[in-house]
Amino acid sequence: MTRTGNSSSSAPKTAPYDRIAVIGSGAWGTALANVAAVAGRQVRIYGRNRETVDAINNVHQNTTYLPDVPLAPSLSATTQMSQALTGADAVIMVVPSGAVRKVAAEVNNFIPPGVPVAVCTKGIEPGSGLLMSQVAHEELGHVPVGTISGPTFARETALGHPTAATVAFEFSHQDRLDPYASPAARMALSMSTGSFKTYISDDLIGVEIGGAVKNVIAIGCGMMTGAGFAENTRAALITRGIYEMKVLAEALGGRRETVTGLAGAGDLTLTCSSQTSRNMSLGVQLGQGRRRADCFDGRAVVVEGEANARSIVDLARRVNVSMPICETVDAILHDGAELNEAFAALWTRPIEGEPRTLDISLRNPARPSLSNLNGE
Ligand SMILES: NC(=O)C1=CN([C@@H]2O[C@H](COP(=O)(O)OP(=O)(O)OC[C@H]3O[C@@H](n4cnc5c(N)ncnc54)[C@H](OP(=O)(O)O)[C@@H]3O)[C@@H](O)[C@H]2O)C=CC1
Ligand SMILES: O=C(CO)COP(=O)(O)O
Repeated sequence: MTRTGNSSSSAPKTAPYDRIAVIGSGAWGTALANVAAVAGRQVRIYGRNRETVDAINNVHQNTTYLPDVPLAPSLSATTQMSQALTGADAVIMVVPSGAVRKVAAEVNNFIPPGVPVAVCTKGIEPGSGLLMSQVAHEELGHVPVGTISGPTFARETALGHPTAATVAFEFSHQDRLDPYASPAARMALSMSTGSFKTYISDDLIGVEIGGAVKNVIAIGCGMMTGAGFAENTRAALITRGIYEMKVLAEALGGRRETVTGLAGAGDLTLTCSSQTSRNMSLGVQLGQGRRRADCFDGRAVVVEGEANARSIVDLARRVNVSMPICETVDAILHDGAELNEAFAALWTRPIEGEPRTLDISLRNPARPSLSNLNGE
């Protein structure tokens, strides 16, 4: 697609969605709702927490998840899902991955036919190995399901810091004939503001794999940072993490190049660079030797990469793909592997070609030990 649409009478037309329902009143749901409201949409948030909903309506703030961030006064919220969905012409769903199936089934009771749903949760369902859009699709039937994903901390987005994200939906035959009228194009236009820059993708698998895998790699980066390793190590994990995203995306029918975009390399870079990320932060705390129960001072915090380390490793095995960083993080989180030993084993894996077209594998003669790298 090279033309941008709408600038002259002969240009292709893309109509934004006017009324958007946002399901989920957490940090990211509220930030996306605010973007849509700033873009001029009528937006209603559904949240199950009365206090949060009242604060959005009465003081234009989400005091629970985004304190001190002023929200668009036009934004309204309700504790009734049916109210949020009535009359909506697009839906944005943002709940943690463990709740997507249940919430999508509830949404299915009220959603008008054919209304597109962007599921902005990052993860893979345990057991089924399904992407979040696929889980939602199973519950919602024949509505277009996609996502909005990228390097997007909720607070920065809601404050209006320049942010970019990819809107991805699979393209139907009709969408290919007229991409300007596709749900991806309409959603991208609906969410565009002077500070929120959108891109359009038809590779939903590639985009969602980027978002899910980056959380696991970020936990790994955090672990190594917390354990005292330095910048070289982090850069290596980021780069090889992108490789792991690529092979999994491709094995599932996605495209390798999608992973080098905002929702893959972009989000991975953000998440592995800052302890604003809950995934990175969990890794740092564990790397410093904190017990899991004491992390985040014992508060329940959404850390998608934690459960997803296991579901991603399971999925990778099912499609015969090797993801050594994710496997290492999973072994530390869920199998009691000792952190330094597990990373030492990762670092002394066989020597391989970096372009994978160079089909070579040499036994690494080094003994697994990272103590000299750890300044000890
Ligand atoms: N925060 C961020 O910067 C970004 C987050 N994301 C993704 O968005 C998803 C949500 O994260 P985020 O918004 O940050 O999480 P938060 O912890 O901020 O909010 C989670 C929200 O989900 C609600 N919720 C949980 N379970 C249910 C349920 N069964 N029914 C209805 N609502 C439910 C919670 O309600 P309650 O308050 O009542 O518990 C809460 O409002 C994750 O997959 C995350 O990876 C993606 C990009 C950026
Ligand atoms: O996905 C995110 C930014 O794009 C948020 O990352 P965390 O869930 O690790 O906080």
